[in-house]
Amino acid sequence: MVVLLHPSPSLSLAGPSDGSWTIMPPTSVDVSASHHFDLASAHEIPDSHYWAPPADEHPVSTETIHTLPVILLGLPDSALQAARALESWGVFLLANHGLPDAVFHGLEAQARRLFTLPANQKMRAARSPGSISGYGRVPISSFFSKLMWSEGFTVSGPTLPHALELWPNDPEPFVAAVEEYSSEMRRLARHVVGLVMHGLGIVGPTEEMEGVLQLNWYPPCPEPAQTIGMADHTDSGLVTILHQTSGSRGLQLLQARDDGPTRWVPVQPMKGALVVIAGDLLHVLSNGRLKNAVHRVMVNREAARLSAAYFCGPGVGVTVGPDPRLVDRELGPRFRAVTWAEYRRIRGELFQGAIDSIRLSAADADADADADADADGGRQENK
Ligand SMILES: C=C1C[C@]23C[C@@]1(O)CC[C@H]2[C@@]12CCC[C@@](C)(C(=O)O1)[C@H]2[C@@H]3C(=O)O
Ligand SMILES: O=C(O)CCC(=O)C(=O)O
Ligand SMILES: [Fe+2]
Repeated sequence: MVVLLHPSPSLSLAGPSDGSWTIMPPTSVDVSASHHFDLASAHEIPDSHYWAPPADEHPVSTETIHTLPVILLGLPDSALQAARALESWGVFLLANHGLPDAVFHGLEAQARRLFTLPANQKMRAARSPGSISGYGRVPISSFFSKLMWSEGFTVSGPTLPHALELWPNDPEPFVAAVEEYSSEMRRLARHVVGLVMHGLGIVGPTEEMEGVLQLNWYPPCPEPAQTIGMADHTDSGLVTILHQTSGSRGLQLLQARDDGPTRWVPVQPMKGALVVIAGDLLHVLSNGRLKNAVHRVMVNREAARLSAAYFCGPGVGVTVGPDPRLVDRELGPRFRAVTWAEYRRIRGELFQGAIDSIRLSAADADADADADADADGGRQENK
């Protein structure tokens, strides 16, 4: 049985009566639109953004030392260490990645330029319903009865059309920064997926991969304990490579432990390091061996948080299922294969329940294992 770090939230039809962290079925809430309420100038938390702590809130670890594994690219044992880190944490810090500071500074400057525009100007690039790219709330917002203390901008495909909506006379600096950053991330993400697969003793990726860039902005908040920047979730793809700008605290990882209660572990920004987060499809590919990390973002009174998340998944039309070399012959595969687009569609309906919906029952797995054994038997007879 696959152990998830976090229970899948059950969908609730109940509306928010007490401001608790209700997870709703997908609603017709238009996630493309930014709320008209201007977070940056707020003096108090409006009811729309008020999140009462859940009754079963986990404690936040107060350990100040870096508890998370740090992987240095280029060492002889980086692959093994990376796979081990994802097995136990679902996250690691990636150092020695070789990307020049200028790539990050260029993106940061343009992201700040975007998020500090007047609301009506940002709304010109609002994500339209059904599309991936554009400005607005994060897509998972539609599952919650309350709004999050953040705004985002997603880039998938060409950047120029959106840049022209934002700055009709000066789109170029934004396009250049986003495209340079995305191309570096595309290369790095492929390298990281290959490294982790190598650490698991398998080869890959052999297929095309696809990436989506998400810029996240969390304005300072007058009452940080009464709201949330981004609610607990897993990412859907293979890996997310996250850059948290310096001083941007707030990211937390849910850690289940044998020797104590489940807790939230702050992921402190480390100079020169990126955060690698294993997503649902890497959990599937590894047949449940690597953790799909549950994480969230808290906000603070003092400073805005800016982050850039590069989501990397299989290319269009490429399916991901458990790698046969990681499947126990007796137990069989734990998940059915899906494309990223199909899986995102399922998540759009079931949110965190999506992973369970592609889990194979013991009977399915038996049938699958029998089919594999037949195929294998055939191969052996041919030897
Ligand atoms: C490719 C994608 C990953 C993402 C959904 C999206 O279509 C574009 C935005 C991504 C994002 C960013 C914030 C958290 C997240 C869970 C969400 O709601 O939108 C991720 C999605 C994901 O990992 O599926
Ligand atoms: O802002 C962050 O650090 C995390 C954002 C995140 O989890 C996401 O974009 O999926
Ligand atoms: Fe995330």
